[in-house]
Amino acid sequence: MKMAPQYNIYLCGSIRGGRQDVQIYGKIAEKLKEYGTVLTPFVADPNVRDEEDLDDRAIFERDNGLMAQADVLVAEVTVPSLGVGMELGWALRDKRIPILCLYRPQNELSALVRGLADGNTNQVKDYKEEELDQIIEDFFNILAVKNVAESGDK
Ligand SMILES: O=c1[nH]c(=O)n([C@H]2C[C@H](O)[C@@H](COP(=O)(O)O)O2)cc1CO
Repeated sequence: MKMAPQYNIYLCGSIRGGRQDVQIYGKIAEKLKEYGTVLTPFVADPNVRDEEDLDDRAIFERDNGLMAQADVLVAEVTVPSLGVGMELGWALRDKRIPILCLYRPQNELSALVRGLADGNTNQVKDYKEEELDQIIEDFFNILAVKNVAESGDK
């Protein structure tokens, strides 16, 4: 039997932007573990309010290093966060990996985030909490189909 691909997944969520959604980041992280390794588990850790044991340069370098290993990025973007915005830029322009942004509609999402959806493997999904699992499953199914298609071309 063919094994489902296992991905290195870079999960993004607000830290200094506010930790009010940390429980949801936890639910997302749990679901993502079905598809591989979450490179940034601290994002979903309710005990982490700020990584006070690391200075900002160390966090920046560590996260850049993790991004270099990432196959896919999943960002919860409901709580606005400059750091998450940076990470989206790295993934989009430097690393060029598939991106799934998850947003629970409240105010208006930034056009630069909403607009990264390309009708292909970069997606921005408005969701309610009960839809989370299905949206994540659909996203990884699309990636799996693409991987099959790409290996079929070789
Ligand atoms: O302590 C940290 N550790 C860390 O890895 N980050 C990264 C991961 C998160 O996806 C993102 C959150 O950025 P912000 O703190 O601006 O909300 O930045 C951000 C901080 C704090 O800025």
